[in-house]
Amino acid sequence: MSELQASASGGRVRVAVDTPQHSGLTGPLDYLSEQALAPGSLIRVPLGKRELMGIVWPGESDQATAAELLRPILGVLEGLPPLSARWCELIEFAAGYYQRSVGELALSVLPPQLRELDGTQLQLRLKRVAKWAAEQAARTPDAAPVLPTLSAAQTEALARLDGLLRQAGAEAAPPPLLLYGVTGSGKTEVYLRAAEHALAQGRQVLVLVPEINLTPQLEARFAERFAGVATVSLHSALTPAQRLRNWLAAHLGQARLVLGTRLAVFASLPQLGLVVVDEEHDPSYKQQDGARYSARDLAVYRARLEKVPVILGSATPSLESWHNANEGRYQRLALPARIGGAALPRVRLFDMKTLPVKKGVMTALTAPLLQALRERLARGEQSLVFLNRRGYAPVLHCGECQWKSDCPHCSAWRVFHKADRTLRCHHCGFSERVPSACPTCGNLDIAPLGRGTERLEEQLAEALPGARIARIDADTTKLKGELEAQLGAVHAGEVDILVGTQMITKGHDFRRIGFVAAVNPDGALFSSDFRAPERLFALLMQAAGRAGRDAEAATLGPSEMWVQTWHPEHALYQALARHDFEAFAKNQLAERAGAGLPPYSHLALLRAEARDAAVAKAFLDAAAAWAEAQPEAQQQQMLIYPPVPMSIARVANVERVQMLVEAGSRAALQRLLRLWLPELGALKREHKGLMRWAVDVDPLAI
Ligand SMILES: Nc1ncnc2c1ncn2[C@@H]1O[C@H](COP(=O)(O)OP(=O)(O)OP(=O)(O)O)[C@@H](O)[C@H]1O
Ligand SMILES: [Zn+2]
Repeated sequence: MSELQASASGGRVRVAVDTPQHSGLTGPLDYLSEQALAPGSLIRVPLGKRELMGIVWPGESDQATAAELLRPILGVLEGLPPLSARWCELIEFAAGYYQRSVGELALSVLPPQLRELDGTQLQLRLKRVAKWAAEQAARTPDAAPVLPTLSAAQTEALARLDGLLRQAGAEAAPPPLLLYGVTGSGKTEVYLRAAEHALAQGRQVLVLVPEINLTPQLEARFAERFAGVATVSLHSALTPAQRLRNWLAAHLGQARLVLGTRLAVFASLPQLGLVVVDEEHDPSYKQQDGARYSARDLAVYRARLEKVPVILGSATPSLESWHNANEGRYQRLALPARIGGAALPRVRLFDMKTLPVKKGVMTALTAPLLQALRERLARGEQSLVFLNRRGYAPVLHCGECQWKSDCPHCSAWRVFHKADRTLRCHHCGFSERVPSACPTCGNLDIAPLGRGTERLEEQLAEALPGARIARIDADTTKLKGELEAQLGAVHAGEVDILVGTQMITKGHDFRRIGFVAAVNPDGALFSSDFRAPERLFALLMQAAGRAGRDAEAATLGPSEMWVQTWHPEHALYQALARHDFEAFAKNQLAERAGAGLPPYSHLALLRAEARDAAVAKAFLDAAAAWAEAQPEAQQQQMLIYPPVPMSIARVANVERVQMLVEAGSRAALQRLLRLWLPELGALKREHKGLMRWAVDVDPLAI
C-alpha cells in the first residue's frame, strides 16, 4: 500500500484543482485531511469562496504552504475507486507538455456531471452501470460472427502483433506499431483480431477514431464481432448522462471496449491492454483550444506508460509517424494490397487547361466529368463527388459596385446558404437573411461567386435529371440520426451520386462506389502552411480509397478517381496517380529536412488576441525579447520568428496574431516554454487591452 503512505502522513494532501487561468500554471495545492486518502480519490475542497472537486494527487508535496495556513478538505466522494497512478501520470505529462495546469487538465477530461454528484447520486449511477454491464454481458449474438479468412499480409501483421501482446506488461514497453495499409486492405480486421486477443487476456481495449461520424460504423463492426463484450463510446455528441455512464463503466472496468474520439484518450481504463489509433494521420486528433493536445501522440505515450502495444493505422501515415518508422522507433507493418485483390482506382488527372476558354465562366462540372458520371449511372454504379466547401457559394457579389458579402466581424466572407436563404459566417456564426438587393448600391442583380456543395448538388441535379443525388456535409447532418440515415441510404444503393465535403472521403467502407471525383482541389497546393501538401495528399488518397473497394463489383469496370486540376504535372498529383505514398513521403521529408521543419525540428506557436492588432503584436514582441535574452534560447539555436497575423486575422472583432518558435530539440523547447509561461502571465498585465494569449505545442496549422 505504498500509494497510501504519501498522503497518510501528517494530514497534508496534495490536491489537483481547476485553479483559475490568471493564477498562472500552478501545480496541485495542499490541503488537510483527517483521514488517509488514496491518491486518485475524488474529493471536495474549498478554493477561495468556492467549493470545487479535486483529485488527491500522487507524489510529495513541496510544503510551500505553511501547515497552519492549510484548509481542510470538505468531503470525499465515497464508493468510487481512485483514479490510477498511471492515469495521473498521463495527465501530469500532458499538462506539462502542452503547458497547462495539472488540475485544469485533469478536471476538464472527467465527465462534467461527475463534479455535480453527491454520494447518494453516485451510488445510484453506480448501480445503473452495474445493471447495464450485466445486460451487455448477457447479450447473445443474432448469429455467430463469421470470421473472414485473413489475407497473408493480415496474418503476418497479426503474428507480429501477437508477439507484442504476449509481452504486454513485461519489463520494456513494446514499440508502437505503424500499420501502413492501403485503403481497403482490411486494417479494421487487424484491429478486431488484436482486440480479441487483448480481451481474451482480460484486458480493456481503447480504439480511437478521428471523427464522431466514423463511430457508428465502427461500433457496429465491433458489436457484431463481440456480442457479450460490454462496449462504450466516448465522444462530444453524448449527453452528459451518457458520457458519465460510459466513463464510469470504463473506470470500473465493466466496459471492456472503449471506442471514441480524441477525448477518449483520457478515459480511465484500469486494465488497459491495447490502444488502436485509426486514421492516425488525421488532423482531428489535435485539440484546437484549451489544452491543445494531440490524442495520437498521447496514445503513444500512454501505451508506453502502461507497457502495452499501440497500433497506429493509416493508408497515408503522418510524416511524423512515417519518419519514426524510418528511424526504427516504430515498427512498420504493411498491408500492401486490397482485400480480395480489388484494384486501387485508376487516377485520372483531368487538365482544366484543355477546356475551351469561356470568358468569366468557371465550371466545376466539366463536360467530360458529366459524361463520366453518366456512364457510371447507366451502369448502375454509385459515384462520389467531393468538394471541400459547404454552403451554396462562398461569397455573394454585386457586379455593379463590386460589393461582396464580407463578415462585418471577421476578415472572411459570409457564405451564401440557399436552403434557408442566409449569409452565414463560418468563423463567428454571424448570420443574416440574404438581402434582395445590393446593400451598397441597390442593384437587384447580386450573384453567387464560386461554389459549395449545396450548389454542386443543385447543378448535378440539373445536369443529370433522374439521378438520385444525396449530399452529406455539416449542414445536412446537424440533427441526430441524419448522418446514419443518409449513409444507410448510400449503403443500400438508394443513392446514385453522393456529394459532400471531406466528411465522406475517409474511413467509410462503401461497397458500391466505382467513381470518385475531386472537382476543385488545387487551392491547397499553394498554401503557405507547410503541412498543406501532406493534408491534401492524404485527403485525395482517402477519397480515392472510397472507390472500387469490392473486388466482385469491379466486374462492371475498373474504378476511377477523377481529379480536376490546372496543374496535372505537379509532383503531388503525379505521386497520387501512382498511389505512391512512399515517394510522396520521401520527397516531403527531404523538403522538410532541407527547410528545418518538423519532424526535423520542433515548433510551438504563441498566439495573442486583442481588439487592436498592435496590442497583440506588442505583447508578442515583448515576449520574444524576453525569451531571446535567455541563455537557453541562445545556446539551443532557438529561432523566434516575428509575429504575423493568423491566416484569418480577425474573428468576431478580435485580431489574432501569432509567433512561431522553432527549436532543434524537443527538450530545449520544453525547457524554454516552462520558463516562459510564468513570464507571459506577468507580461499580459503590462499590455492593457490584451484579451488572451495561448501556446500551441506541436501546432498543426501554421
Ligand atoms: N480477410 C478478409 N477477407 C474478406 N474480407 C475482408 C477481410 N479483411 C477485411 N475484409 C473486408 O474488407 C473491407 C475493407 O476493410 P477495411 O474497411 O478494414 O479496410 P481499411 O484498410 O480500414 O480501409 P480504409 O483505410 O479505406 O478505411 C471490409 O468490408 C472488410 O469487412
Ligand atoms: Zn464572422
